[in-house]
Amino acid sequence: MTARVIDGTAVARRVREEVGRGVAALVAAGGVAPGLATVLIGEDPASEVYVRNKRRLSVEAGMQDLHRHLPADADQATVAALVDELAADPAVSGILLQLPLPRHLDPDALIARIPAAKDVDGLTTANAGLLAQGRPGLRPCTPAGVMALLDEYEVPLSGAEAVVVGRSVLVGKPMAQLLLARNATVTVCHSRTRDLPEVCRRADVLVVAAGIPGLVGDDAVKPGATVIDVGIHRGEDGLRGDVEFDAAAEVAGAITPVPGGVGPMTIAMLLANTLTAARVQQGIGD
Ligand SMILES: Nc1nc(=O)c2c([nH]1)NC[C@@H]1CN(c3ccc(C(=O)N[C@@H](CCC(=O)O)C(=O)O)cc3)C=[N+]21
Repeated sequence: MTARVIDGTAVARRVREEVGRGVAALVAAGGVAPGLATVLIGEDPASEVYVRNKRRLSVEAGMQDLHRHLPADADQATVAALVDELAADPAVSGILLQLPLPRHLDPDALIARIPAAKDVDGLTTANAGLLAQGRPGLRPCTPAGVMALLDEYEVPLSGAEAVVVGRSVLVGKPMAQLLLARNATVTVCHSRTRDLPEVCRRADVLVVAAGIPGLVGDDAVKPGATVIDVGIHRGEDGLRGDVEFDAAAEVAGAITPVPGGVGPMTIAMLLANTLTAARVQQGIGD
């Protein structure tokens, strides 16, 4: 292997430690420890693991764990009432509605009830609009985590060719906007893109968030490129991403592994957003 392996686990730990110091400083300045309300509906095993990790790491950073759980058959009005209760509760700095929701629930209508100031996932229309306009706001955690990794590894962005594979509201679209804000030349690819490997080979920075295991192979990587794999898939032989890691690592200059790449950064940025939200709500520091 020739590529440098980007250590998301280590960077995430440093970010969480910094958040922990920020929490302590907020409390020392007369503020209240940030409260994170993770909301889990039902018993999806993967979601349970993610939520458990978010809760554990928020407590480690000195935050209050204000987790709420509703049964899988909770109806739209019940979940809406819970979101409204958390929205009104001053102890709640951030609300994270774990996705995906059971199929009978409408996620957009529920996300719309989260006040922008408590939207630590950066998913509300207000925060998406602020990002699109290049104004300050809470940013979606996964793309924010990718930007933190690129900065930590000093990957040049200004004038660079960046290709984003995937156009989801959660990752692809905000990812493209964050790269654009840093003056990259951004191309967004998706399922209808003609000759995907050819477009990807233009990239100095290739971010793959398509949700298709092994979609991107070495034929899609320019020699020396930085490859960021946002995919996460549970197979018989463990976790894998959207990128054929072994093959791509022979061509790339730097690459994120799965696990240990973007995933831990998502949680670290959630904690950073929760601290930011608490500071703004309490009017203490920045
Ligand atoms: N409202 C909402 N916000 C989210 O941010 C959100 C969500 N819903 N639903 C599901 C996805 C997925 N997600 C991950 C978080 C951490 C890891 C993570 O820590 N991954 C570890 C491995 C963990 C493991 O072993 O499963 C790693 O890649 O090294 C992965 C994925 C957040 N999501």
